[in-house]
Amino acid sequence: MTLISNVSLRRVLDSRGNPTVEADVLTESGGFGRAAAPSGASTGEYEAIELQPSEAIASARRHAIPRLVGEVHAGNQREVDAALRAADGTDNFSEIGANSAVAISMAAAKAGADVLGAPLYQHLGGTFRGENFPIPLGNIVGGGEHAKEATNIQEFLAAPVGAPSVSEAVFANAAVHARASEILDERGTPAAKGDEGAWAPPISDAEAFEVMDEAVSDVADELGFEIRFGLDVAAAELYDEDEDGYVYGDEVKSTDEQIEYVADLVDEYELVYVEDPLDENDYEGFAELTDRVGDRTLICGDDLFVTNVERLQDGIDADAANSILIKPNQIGTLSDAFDAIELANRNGYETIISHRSGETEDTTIAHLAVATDAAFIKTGTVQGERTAKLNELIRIADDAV
Ligand SMILES: C=C(OP(=O)(O)O)C(=O)O
Ligand SMILES: [Mg+2]
Repeated sequence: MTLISNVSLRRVLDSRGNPTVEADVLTESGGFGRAAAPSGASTGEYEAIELQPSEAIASARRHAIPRLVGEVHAGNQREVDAALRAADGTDNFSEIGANSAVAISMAAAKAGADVLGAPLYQHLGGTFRGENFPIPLGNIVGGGEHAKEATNIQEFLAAPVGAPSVSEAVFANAAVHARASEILDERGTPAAKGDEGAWAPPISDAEAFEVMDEAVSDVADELGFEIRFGLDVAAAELYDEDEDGYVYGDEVKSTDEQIEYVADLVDEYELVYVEDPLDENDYEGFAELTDRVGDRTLICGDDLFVTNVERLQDGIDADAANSILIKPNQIGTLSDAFDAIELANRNGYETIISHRSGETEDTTIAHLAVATDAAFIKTGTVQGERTAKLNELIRIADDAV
C-alpha cells in the first residue's frame, strides 16, 4: 500500500450542465484515480449535504487534503474515509461537502486499485465476491422532479429479470426504450426526455402503465426472455403535509389510499420493484405495504434510508421495506455505503446500487454493484453518462469470466 501523495480538485460539468466536483488522487508509487460526484434533484431530506462545488472544493482543500497527503494509504479505504470524516467534523459532511467527500473517496479507491494493478470491482469486492451480476433497471418513461409536465410517478423502470447475461439485459432495456418511443408515436404523444434520458411524455400515470406494459411484453416476446417492470414513485415529492396526502394533479390520496393504490399496481402489473412508494418519514406506511406485497415484489427505500445505517436499522426494526437503494453521495464515502450494504445483507434486504439524476462519465457504481453482489443496478438506459456505467458493466462481465 502506498501513501497518497497528491489530491487535486476541480469543477467539471455534470449531465444537467451544472458544475460538480472531480477529484484526482495520486500515490507515492504512481497510482492514480479520478472520480466525480453525481447530484440528485429529488433528494431525500436526510441526505448528506452537497455544497456549491467551489465552496466544497475550497473547504476540502483547507480541511481534508492536509489530512490525506503523506498521511493515509490509498489502498486502505477505511483510513481514507475516516480521514475525510475527521476533516469534516460533522455528521452530514456539511463542512467539506458530501460532493468533495465522495469524489475523493471514490478517486482514492481507484488509486488503490491502480496500485494493485487490479480492476476496481476486484479491489472493492475481493476474490470471494461471488459470480453474480446485477440486473440493470432501465428508466424508460418518467417525470416527477426529472421532467416537467410528464408523469407524477418519477420512474417507470424496465427489469430484464430473465436475461441470460448482463450484456443482453443492457440491450433489452435499450430495446424497451426504443419500443416505448414507437408506442408513444403511435398514440400521437410527443415525448421529450427527462434528466436521465427516459421519455417524458405529457401523459397520465395510467397511460404510462399501458405504454410500459406493451413495450416490455413486445420486447420480451422478441428476445425470448422475461422482462418485467418496476417503479420509483419518489413519493416524498408527491406528499404534501398541508393536504395530508399524496398529490396527483387534482387528486389527493390519503396514506391508506396510497398504500391501496400501490398494492393494486403491484398485482395488476406484476411489478418486481417499487421504490419510495410512501413519504420518507412514513416507516409505518412502508411496513404496512411491505406486509401486504413484500412477498412478491421489492419495496425499496431511497429517500427513506438515504444509504444511512441508522435509518436503515430503524427500517429493519420496523419491518419497513425489504431492499435499499445505495447512492454513495447520499452518505459521503464508500466505507459508509459499504456499511449500509453489509447491514442490508445481514438482514436479508436486497441492495440496488444507483446513479443520480445529475451524473458524469464516472463509472464507479458499476464496479460497486459487481463488487458487492447487488441484486440490481439503477443507472438509466441510454444517454452518454448512463451508457458509461452500462458499458463498463459489460466490460466488467467480459473481464470477470
Ligand atoms: C435517481 C434518483 O433521482 P435523484 O438523483 O434526482 O434523487 C432517485 O430518486 O432514485
Ligand atoms: Mg429514488
